[in-house]
Order: sequence, then structure tokens, then C-alpha cells
Amino acid sequence: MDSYPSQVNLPAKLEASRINALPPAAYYIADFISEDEEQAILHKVETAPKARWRQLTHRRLQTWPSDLVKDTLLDARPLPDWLEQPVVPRLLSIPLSDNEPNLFATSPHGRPNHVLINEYPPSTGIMPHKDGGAYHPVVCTVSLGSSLCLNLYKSKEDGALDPEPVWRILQEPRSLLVTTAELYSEYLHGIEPISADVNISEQTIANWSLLRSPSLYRDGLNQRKTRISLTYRDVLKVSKLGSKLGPMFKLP
Ligand SMILES: O=C(O)CCC(=O)C(=O)O
Ligand SMILES: [Fe+2]
Repeated sequence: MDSYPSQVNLPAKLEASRINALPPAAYYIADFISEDEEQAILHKVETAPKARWRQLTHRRLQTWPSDLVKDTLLDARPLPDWLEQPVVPRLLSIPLSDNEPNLFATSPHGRPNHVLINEYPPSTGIMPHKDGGAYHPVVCTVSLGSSLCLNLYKSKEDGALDPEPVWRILQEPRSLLVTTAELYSEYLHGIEPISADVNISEQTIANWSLLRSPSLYRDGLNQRKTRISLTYRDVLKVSKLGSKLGPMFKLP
């Protein structure tokens, strides 16, 4: 059966969730959080103080605990409880391999210290880009609300972007996608600003065998609804000043 009541389903080792079609390395866990957990987080995102949202032309976002300034996290307060639980302990609970206890075992703070929340109404996306040098090269993205495709792109010899994606990853609601290593440093990622993802099939989706509900896409279509993503990363530089800043400089 392709669909069953929502429950968390974690692999004993992350290696079991590896997207084998991709270069080193990406992992996809379809049932990383439950429907109740998804609803609780969505409620917190939607009811966050208005000052928390930054409106871009088509998309809006929140950063927790704060923005980066010159690649540095200024506000060193811990993540709020609703972003910490259940995601962070769950991320840290999955062994990567026999000799690496978890995904953040070799990162400077041993855990993610920053969350970016992006909201994508249908027909919005994000231009192809690399995440750059501010972060330890492990990106953990939890998807909420709707499925969409993340595209991976290669730079051409002359440095220009090849506009055809080399791979597509379908991210279902409640899933976790992890990208690391060469995939972090050598490839660009982006989301097309379209109302429906088309031509979805076993042949075109890199993580097809790891999907929760492949039968939903039998017609090759994913009609998008609003999707919220939570991107967990470890920011390498944290300001010592940050924890001493007065309340005037802090967002609620
Ligand atoms: O929302 C996503 O899945 C991707 C977000 C992203 O690439 C970024 O914020 O750097
Ligand atoms: Fe990114």
C-alpha cells in the first residue's frame, strides 16, 4: 500500500535512506515527523509575531534565532522549543554509519544552531544557488504542507548555469531531505516558480524508491499547495557578543 496512517518511520542507519542516484551524498526520509507534529509546527509558523517575517518579492521567510551578519550568527540564543522538539533530537538520533554517530558529529557545534523557514505559495520558487561558506556542509530540510520538486543544477565549464536540472528530488510533506558533501559544494539547487510539477515518474525523480506515496503522482503531476520548509544548519561562526546583546536588538 502506498498510503497508511501518518507515523514516524526512521531508518536504523541513515545509509538506508541514501538517494543512490545522486553523488555523495543525499538522504530522504518520507515519514520524519507525524501529521500532528506537522500541524503543531505549521501553527507556530503561522502565528509567529509579524516582525519575524521578512517579505521578499514573491516569498516570505523567518530566521531563528536571527539573521546572519557577515556570515556570523549574532544572536546565540537556543532555538525555540517548537523548532527544537521533535526535530533536533530526532536528527541527532540517527547514526550515519558505524563510525559516525550522527550527521553533526563533525560540525563545530555538534548540532544545528539555525533554522530558516521559507514559505512557497503555488507558482513561487527559489533561484538556483549554492548555500555558501557560512554553514557546515550538512543541510537538513523538513517539508510541511505540500509536495514540490527541488532541482539540482550543474555549472557549465565556463561557469554559466546549465538551465536544465541534472536531477529532481520530490519532497513530500513531513519528509526530511539531507544534502551534504559534494552535493553541497559542487551543485546548485533551486525550485521552479510553477503551479504544478510535471513529468513526475520513476525515471525523472531521483528519490522515487524512497517516496511515501508515489501513487499520488501516477498522472505525472503534482499540483502545488503552499509549502513551508524548515532548513536546519550549523552556522560556523557565532558572535560572542550575541548572547550579551540587549533586548532592543533582539527579535521577539
Ligand atoms: O526550501 C527549500 O527546500 C530550499 C531553501 C534553500 O535552498 C535555502 O534557503 O537556501
Ligand atoms: Fe539553499
